[in-house]
This record gives sequence, C-alpha cells and structure tokens, in this order.
Amino acid sequence: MSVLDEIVEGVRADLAVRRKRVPVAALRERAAAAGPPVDCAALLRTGEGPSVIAEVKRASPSRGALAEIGDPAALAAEYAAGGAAAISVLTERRRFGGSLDDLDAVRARVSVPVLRKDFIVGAYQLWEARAHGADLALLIAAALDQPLLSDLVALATEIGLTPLVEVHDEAEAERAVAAGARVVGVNARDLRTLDVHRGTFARVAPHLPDGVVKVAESGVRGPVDVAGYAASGADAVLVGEALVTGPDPRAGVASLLSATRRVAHPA
Ligand SMILES: O=C(O)c1ccccc1NCC(=O)[C@H](O)[C@H](O)COP(=O)(O)O
Repeated sequence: MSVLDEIVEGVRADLAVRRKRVPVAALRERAAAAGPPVDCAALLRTGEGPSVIAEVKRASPSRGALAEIGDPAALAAEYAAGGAAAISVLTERRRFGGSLDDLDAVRARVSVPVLRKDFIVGAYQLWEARAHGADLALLIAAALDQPLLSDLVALATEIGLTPLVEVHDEAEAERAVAAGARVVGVNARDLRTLDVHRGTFARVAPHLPDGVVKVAESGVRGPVDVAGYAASGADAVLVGEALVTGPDPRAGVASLLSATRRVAHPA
C-alpha cells in the first residue's frame, strides 16, 4: 500500500467517527453563516513574483516531528505579518498532528485566506472546511477518480471555497483542468516515495493554461528555491517545513518574498 493510500485509509476512519458526531446538516448550517467567498485566485496571483502560502505543519510522514506548535494562531499571525498571502493549515491528525481546532484558531486570528490542507475524499470534508472558516480546500487528484474530482471542484466552488487541485504529473494536470480547477498546485513531493523533485514544477506547469493560477508545492528551503519556481512561472509557493523549523516565521516569509521582489516586503 502506498503512503498516500495509508494516509487516506486513516482519514476515512477518522471521518466515519466525525460523521456520526456531527451531521452534515449541522455543517451546512454553520457554513451558511461563514463570511462571503473570497477570490483567492486573484489574491494569489499578484503579478509581482510568487506569493507565499505559509503552512502550519507539526509533523509529516517524510520527516516525522517537525515543530512543537502550541499556538497555531500565533504562528499564522506571524506568517501574515511577514506578508503571507494565505495560511495553509494541515488538519490531518494521524500523520501531520493537525486538527479542525487548528483551523478554527487560525481562522479566528488572521484575515488572509486560509487553506484546509487535508486528504479530502468526499463532500462532507468540504462542508467541514467551509463550516470551520476555510477559504480554500486542497483536492489531491491522485486520491480522487475523475468524476469525484469534478464533483468536488464544483461543490467547493458552489459553497464558497476555492479548490486548490494538487497534481504530480502531466496527466493529473490535464485532469485538474478538465475538472474545472482555476488554482492548481504542482507538488514536488512524490506521494508514493515521498522523494522531493523540484524539477517537477518546471516540467508540469507548461501543461496548465495561462488562466490557471500555478502553485509550486513542497521542497522550498529558502529564497533561491522560490526564485527557481518563479523562473518556471509559479504564481505562488506553498511552504511548510522551512518555515516551521526556522528561527523566525515572520522573517522567514519576508525573506522568501524578497527573493523575487525588488523591494523586500516589510517584516
Ligand atoms: O510532507 C510530507 O511528508 C507529505 C507526505 C505525504 C503527503 C503529503 C505530504 N505533505 C503535504 C504537503 O504537500 C506539504 O506539507 C506542503 O507542500 C509543504 O511542503 P514542505 O515545504 O516541503 O514542508
């Protein structure tokens, strides 16, 4: 079984418990009270070099424990102060140590868009994302067959979420576009081997139409990697490990932004 399959199996088990505890009708009610939808695609594509989506990431299958994050909201506030265009919150519990409580806390603290980063396998999790204040939700093409991917892109959009469809190769990029995605993330981390290949973005991005916002995910160690992704046409970069293990998250985001901007973002 691949790492992705193992993660998804655990996600399904946790999901079954939550479904019993919180009916979808309650989530829909709560989602209806969420703020108005945000045009995240426009916010991520600034035209001034890649924007930064900064991630709240405690642990990962590839690296194990990364950081003690006692106050995810405070971390997110630091990211936003450093100039992050959006905050990614890992809500998967078993392998990443995240939760919907983290999403609630971050949502309550920052005004920039918030991404629910999880292994979404059905509509229930999209309603959860919206009910807990997310503006974007990750959909991993490799974990979804094409009809389900298309349905989830449509539902996400309908309920006020921007779907960020994650791909790993050219065929998945075509599937994402066919499913109607306007924001596509190319993940440099191979979810079967967990190896990071930074060249994946440069190879896959040309298969995405100009109108699609292109996010380079994973493997950013510092400004040089951001500059590399920028040269390959990235509109945004999604960064976790380098920021949560670095000494200063606010300065860390500012430094990534300074890689491609003539004037460094104020820290
Ligand atoms: O990070 C992992 O080990 C991982 C393993 C299996 C599935 C997903 C995984 N990570 C999710 C992500 O996509 C990253 O958290 C995100 O792109 C940031 O990556 P990084 O900056 O390299 O921490």
